[in-house]
Amino acid sequence: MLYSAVPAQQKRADFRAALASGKTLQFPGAFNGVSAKLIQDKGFDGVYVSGAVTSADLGLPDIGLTTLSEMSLRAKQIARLVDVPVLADADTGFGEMLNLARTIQEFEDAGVAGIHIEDQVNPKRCGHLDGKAVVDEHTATQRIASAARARRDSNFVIMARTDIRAVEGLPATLDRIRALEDAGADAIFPEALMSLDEFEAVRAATSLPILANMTEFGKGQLYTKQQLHDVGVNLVIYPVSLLRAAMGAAERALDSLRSHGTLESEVGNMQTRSRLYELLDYEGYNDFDSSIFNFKLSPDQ
Ligand SMILES: C[C@](O)(C(=O)O)[C@H](CC(=O)O)C(=O)O
Ligand SMILES: [Mg+2]
Repeated sequence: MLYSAVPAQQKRADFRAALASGKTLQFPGAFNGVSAKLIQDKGFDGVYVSGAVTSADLGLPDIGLTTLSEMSLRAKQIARLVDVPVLADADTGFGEMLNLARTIQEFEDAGVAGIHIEDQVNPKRCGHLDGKAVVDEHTATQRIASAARARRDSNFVIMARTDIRAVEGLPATLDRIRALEDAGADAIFPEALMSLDEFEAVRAATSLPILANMTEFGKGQLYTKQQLHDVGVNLVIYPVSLLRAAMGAAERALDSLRSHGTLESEVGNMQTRSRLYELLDYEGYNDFDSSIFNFKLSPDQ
């Protein structure tokens, strides 16, 4: 009922252990609370909270318009619902070094297991758009060092994302990753790599866990979990996938309603009332108040 009973400290310890396990973890991106519960219900290792999705949720493009308050609130709303670890997108850290320190503590208080901070210049943009620019190595490493210094729970994972591949190429990416590791990063998110060979090169350049971003309609190809495992990837995110799937279904349903004047033909594609109630655990609330779930749903509901 209500929220997860697993303390944030435990989820962080679990996340660390999972990253060190040699497994390839899969974290789909939740686009709201109940989708986070669905991800957990389906047995995934964790949940990702995406800046792109949170921006879209507000009807905004992913170009650095969302604020620390908006992102950390969304992260908290999701982290408290699930027992599995949550990784959140902290963009460029929402300001300069002191802001970044505050960002870390806000996300710690939100109960997430870790965040990633990128080396784009402000204002950042989606990593799969053209025209990105990155900060110099000194600024990039300072961001990570400030983040590591600000955390109060040593298990809180500070992942360094670098966007340098699309700007300066692979050799610069490998240099940047080594510098980010030296600055105290716990894990590396090499954004927009162009092939599995490039993941292998990153694997050879660092001993830290690495993340692969399997975002659709991006710069790179979509690889399977096994392919990514074989090149040494530790964690895969599918950041916007569920939002895209849900919005695709929503478009089809709206088109159908426009042409037929009813949603009758779409009902078979919809999540049922009983499945929604199951995910929201209506029944569990009866322990508190037995009048809440005192109705019966028929099998087709
Ligand atoms: C991972 C990402 O930072 C996000 O906000 O989800 C985006 C995803 C996307 O726009 O597809 C990114 O910059 O890759
Ligand atoms: Mg993002």
